[in-house]
Amino acid sequence: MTQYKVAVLGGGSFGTVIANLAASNGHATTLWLRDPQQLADMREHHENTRYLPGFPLAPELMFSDDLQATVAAADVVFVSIPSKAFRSVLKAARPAFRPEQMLVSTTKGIEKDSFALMSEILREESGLTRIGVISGPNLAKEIMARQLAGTVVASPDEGLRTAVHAVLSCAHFRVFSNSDIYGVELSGALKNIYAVASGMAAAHKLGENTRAMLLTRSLAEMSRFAVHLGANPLTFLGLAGVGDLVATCSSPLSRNYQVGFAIGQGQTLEEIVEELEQTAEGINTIQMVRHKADELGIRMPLVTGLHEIIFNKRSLYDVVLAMMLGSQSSDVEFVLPKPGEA
Ligand SMILES: NC(=O)C1=CN([C@@H]2O[C@H](COP(=O)(O)OP(=O)(O)OC[C@H]3O[C@@H](n4cnc5c(N)ncnc54)[C@H](O)[C@@H]3O)[C@@H](O)[C@H]2O)C=CC1
Ligand SMILES: O=C(CO)COP(=O)(O)O
Repeated sequence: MTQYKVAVLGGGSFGTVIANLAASNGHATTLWLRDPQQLADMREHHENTRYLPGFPLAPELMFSDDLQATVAAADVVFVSIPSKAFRSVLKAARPAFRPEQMLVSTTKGIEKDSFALMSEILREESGLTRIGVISGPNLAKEIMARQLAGTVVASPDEGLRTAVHAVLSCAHFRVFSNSDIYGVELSGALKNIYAVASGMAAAHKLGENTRAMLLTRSLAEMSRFAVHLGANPLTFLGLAGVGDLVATCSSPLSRNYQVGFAIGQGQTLEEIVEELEQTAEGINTIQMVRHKADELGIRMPLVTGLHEIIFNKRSLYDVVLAMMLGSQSSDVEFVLPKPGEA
């Protein structure tokens, strides 16, 4: 099989997972991180003690804090930087890019203010044409523990899809292919919104009927939005759509679910963001999607409701009541258990 030189930008949970898969598969792989202390720690212990403690990394994996040298040496560059810093890292790397290189985003977010997806930023800032994304139900810790998982590589470039398959696939990680880059990328970003809602529902110990209704209405809402913007509706029935939605909305490992859970327990957003040391893209995405949906006239009751609760301090009870009844009135109340009750 072809051997590739691989660079992974971003030493958080997911960058580490991707770099470890590539190195374990025998591809010469360098993980770039900006923090010199973390770099020294990873070189010494061959482990990401900050984000993924207890998981030894492939002995062949290399680490660097030299962005341009890391990028310049690679055939395939994975970018695993949170959306808020994504563009700045690409700008800093720009002088090192070569026309034949392949760039792949792993980031499930939307740029604040511009509404740009990460593949658009890759294209704009690198000037390259071989662009792709990966997305799917890919909770970092489960992949590090070598539990079975799959992802979707999406790109119009067949050679890039083949390369990503060769770099990442192994006995516990299957790579599927899709040419709908927009749909795959958008579903990864949108499902974070509904993971926040699911975390809130879990904090209130809502039942399985409620959970099923929330998940299916989430899928309907996210696909309605994405199809309006040009995505293929079938993408939402696959691993990157409903697959990632189910995983992220069900797992306390998801940072977006954790944020929703903490909101459901009454913590303020400020407290939560201060405590959570990792990235939860969903909060920014709720703001961006609410704005875009209003602009385009797309009905998104869950996004609107979440926005009202998180940013306008409306109560969960009021928002849910309005969703259940619409303009109808009712004398019958529903039961919203207090967080923490059995
Ligand atoms: N953790 C997971 O299970 C998965 C995460 N993702 C996506 O991958 C992206 C990254 O997520 P994680 O690695 O989990 O986040 P993380 O919060 O664990 O790590 C983010 C990393 O980016 C680095 N970083 C932040 N700003 C930077 C800058 N200006 N320059 C250089 N490095 C910078 C941080 O130091 C940190 O190492 C997110 O958009 C997320 O949606 C996708 C699939 C699964
Ligand atoms: O995207 C993920 C799993 O597929 C991880 O979700 P979080 O960013 O909420 O942790």
